[in-house]
This record gives sequence, structure tokens and C-alpha cells, in this order.
Amino acid sequence: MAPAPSPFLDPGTHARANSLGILQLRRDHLIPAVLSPNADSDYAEGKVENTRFGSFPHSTLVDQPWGTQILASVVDTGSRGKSKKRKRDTKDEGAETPVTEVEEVKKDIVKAAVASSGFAHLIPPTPETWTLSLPHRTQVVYTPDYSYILQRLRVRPGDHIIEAGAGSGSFTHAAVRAVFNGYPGGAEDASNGTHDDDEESAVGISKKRKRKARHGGVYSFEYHEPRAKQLQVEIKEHGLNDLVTVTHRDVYNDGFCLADDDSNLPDADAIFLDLPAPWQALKHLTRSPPSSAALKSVAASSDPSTPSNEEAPAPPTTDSSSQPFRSPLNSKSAIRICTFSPCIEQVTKTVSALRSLGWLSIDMVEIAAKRLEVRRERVGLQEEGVRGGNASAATVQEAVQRLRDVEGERLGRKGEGKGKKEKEKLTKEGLPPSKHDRLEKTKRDLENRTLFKEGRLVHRTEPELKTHTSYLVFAVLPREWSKEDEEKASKKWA
Ligand SMILES: C[S@@+](CC[C@H](N)C(=O)[O-])C[C@H]1O[C@@H](n2cnc3c(N)ncnc32)[C@H](O)[C@@H]1O
Repeated sequence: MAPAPSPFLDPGTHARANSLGILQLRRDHLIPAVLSPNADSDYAEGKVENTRFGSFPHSTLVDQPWGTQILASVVDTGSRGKSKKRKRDTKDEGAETPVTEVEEVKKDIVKAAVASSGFAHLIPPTPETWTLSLPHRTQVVYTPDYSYILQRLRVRPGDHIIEAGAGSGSFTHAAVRAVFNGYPGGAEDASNGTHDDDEESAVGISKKRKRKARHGGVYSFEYHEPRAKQLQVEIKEHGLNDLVTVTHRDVYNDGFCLADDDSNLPDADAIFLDLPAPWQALKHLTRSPPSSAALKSVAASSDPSTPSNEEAPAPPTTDSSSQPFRSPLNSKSAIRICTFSPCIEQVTKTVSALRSLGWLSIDMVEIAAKRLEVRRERVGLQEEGVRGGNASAATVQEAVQRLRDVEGERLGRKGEGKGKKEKEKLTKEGLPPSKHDRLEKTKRDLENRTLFKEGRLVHRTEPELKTHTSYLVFAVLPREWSKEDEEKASKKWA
């Protein structure tokens, strides 16, 4: 049976058990949870998400349509810890194979009752919501940056992308969605599907060609072992393990090829480096072994204190096991790279190294994303008691009328000290409407109002936004030009 599709790529219409769902408490307050109502839990109601707006047992989330408003539940916190009566490790009793035996006292999940504490919305996971809710293990790449990066890298379905370091996996999820064009071993593979594909020819002409579908893939590298392991767990939980290969590796020393033979090369079309020293990884991202002159120049530019006559690092013509040079790049297409660095000194070193290694069209971009709050501003006395309205006087007439009403209310309330003239006026015009009357009138008027298009349309930038995340350096490594390419071009363009 084919594995269930990843909720990031095909969430379906409803939340599924054992699949990721996101509880949205507020716009920027999201709680991710793999929905497992029957998982072992201390609560009588099964597994529960406890939030500031109340408790949400997973049993109330599974099978709900995405977007549903879920009411919080009354959770029996008193039952916590009573589910397991005895935990006995038979190792203590001298058993040969240690087996941990857990005796369950209760088996049935108690149906949760609705609480008055609040609600949350159940939404499907996307790279954007995952970025906002993922457990941070490092600084992460945010949506405004990765959306720009992926379009500048021209990443499209079927591409292979190298990513280092993978960190918390924020970029990884966006990258896998961008390259996704089916699961390896899926229906398309079974029917040996071919498709028209644009192949960039060596002479720069895009030609249509029938070829077997190439599945998109992300090759992620992370030096910090616990982070790499945690990312592997998450990628599996999210149903993405057929599409993402997470490798624990120091890419500065060991490069990007996965095996000692040609069986599992990344064959990358695009590269994203979010590393403290991206220039140190560039020597492994070439089509052929870099010359020692290029390596010397990379070493000198990355450390200006290195005298130019100092011995250059050994070119990666062989790896530690004396294997021949293998390139992790797709030999059939131009390669696009992006490096993400927080300071300009790192940018300078990266640009010098890129130049030495033959990269072209090098440029740098800084994203200064701003979020605009767009809303309608409704001002006027008719807004009293209306949600989202500003009940101040909008005109001089309204202000004068309001003053008259306040004065009238005061006189009407006191009843005493009223002059003859004032008494006459009050009896003639009647008492001004009380607050209760005004609110009742507003309620009646609301039925005929179209709030969504009333008022002035205004927009503001949200003040708390960071304006600088990092500098993005982009470059292109053209296809290698072979003798055959030259011959083909001369024939075609003679
Ligand atoms: C800022 S984090 C990356 C965040 C990631 N792009 C994301 O969106 O979640 C940088 C990562 O690079 C990793 N790193 C540093 N040096 C490395 C190396 N030589 N090889 C592989 N990873 C490395 C660090 O361990 C760290 O997790």
C-alpha cells in the first residue's frame, strides 16, 4: 500500500490521525501537533494539547475538516498519572531480554466535554505555518526570505536542491514543496511515465524532449548531530522522508556526495548555503576538480592574513578514501546558488571565492520585508458598541449633538436647579436617549449596514518587524562547454 501523502503536499479535506495538524490560537500563535488520539497519555481524554485558551484533546481534532473552529474541552486533570498502575522492568528480575511491561488500568478514551475557556482553529500544515510554529533549534530562514530565494534559484518541480546547514528545517519544508512532483515509486513511476521537459541545451536553447520523470529531492546537510537527528524524525513524521535526505556531515571537509560511488549523487540544480562560512564549502560545489590556483585564491580571500605564497588546501580531487572526484551538481543544467550571511564581511569572502571558482552573475540582495496591516477605519457616533469601530464624533455637528445630549442627560438626571427656560426646553424636546437606547438603536441599524465596505481604507506597516535578517548572495555556474557542444553549435550556427 502506498504511504499516506504528506499533509504539507496534500492535506486532503480533513485532519487525519497520525498526521500533522496546526492549532491556530492567534494569527502568529500556532501549535503544531501530530494528531494521535489513541497514543499513550496521562489524561483520561487521551493525548491533549494544553494552551492558554484551554485544552484540546486530539480526539476532538481528528477527522475534523480543516479550518474548523474547535471548542476547548474540560480535561480531567485529576486522572493524570493514574493511567499507569505499574511500570516494571523485568531486567531487575534477571530476565535475559529486558522487557519493560506497562500495565494499563484504563483503555478507553473518555469523551471530552466542551469547556467555556475558548477555541482555536484547526489548520493544515504549510511551510509558512511550520516556520511560525516549529521548535526552534537555531535561527531560521523566514518566509519572506525563502520565498524570494526559491524563485531566484528558479527551483521548480522535479529539481534537486542541496541545503546546508539544515538547522531547524524551516527552509527544508519550503524547498521540498517547491521541488515536489510526485513520490518515488508512486503511480507515475508505476506507469513508467514520461513527460515533456525543458532541457537547457549547452547552446542556451531550451528544447522540448521526452524523458522519464525525475523526482524532485532535497539533500540537507547538518553538522550538529542532535539537530540532524531531530530533523530526520520530523521529516519522517511529516511524510517527507522519500523526498528529503538528511545527512549529518561537516560539509566544509566532507562535501556533498552521499556515497563512495555514483549511486546516490545529489545531482543538484540549486544550492542554498546557510552556514557560518559558506566560502569554505564552495570548493566541493564544482563540476571538475578546482585548480590549485583557484583554491589558493579562495584561501587567500577567505583569510586575508594568509600570505599568497602559502600552501593552498589540497584540491578535492580525491576524498578521504582516495575516490576519484565526483561532482554533486547536475551536469545538464546551469546551477544557481544562494548563500545567506548576516554580515557584509562574510559576503565579501563568499563573493571572492565564487569568482575564483568560476561562478557568474554574482549579486547581493537584502530583504527588508514589511507586513502591511490593511483595514477599514470607521469613525462616528453610530459606531458606539460596534466591534472594530471608533465611537468618537466624526464631524463638528456630531460633536455638538453629543455635548447637547450629555448636558440634557445631566439636567434630566438631576431634575433640580433647572431654570424655567431649560425645563420648558426639556419637556418640548423630550429627554435625550439613554446609553441603553442608543445601543439598542445601533443594533437595529446594524442589520441594514454593510460594515465590510464602510469607512476609510487605511494601511499601516507593523512596527515590530525586523528589517534585516541576512544578506543573500546569488550566482550562477554555467554548464560546462565540451568539445561536442562546440561542434554541435558550429554545425547549427555555421
Ligand atoms: C542558521 S542555522 C540554519 C537554519 C536553517 N536554514 C533553517 O531554516 O532552519 C545554521 C546551521 O548550520 C550548521 N552548520 C554549521 N557549520 C556546518 C558545517 N560545516 N556543515 C554542516 N552544517 C553546518 C549549524 O549547525 C546550524 O544548524
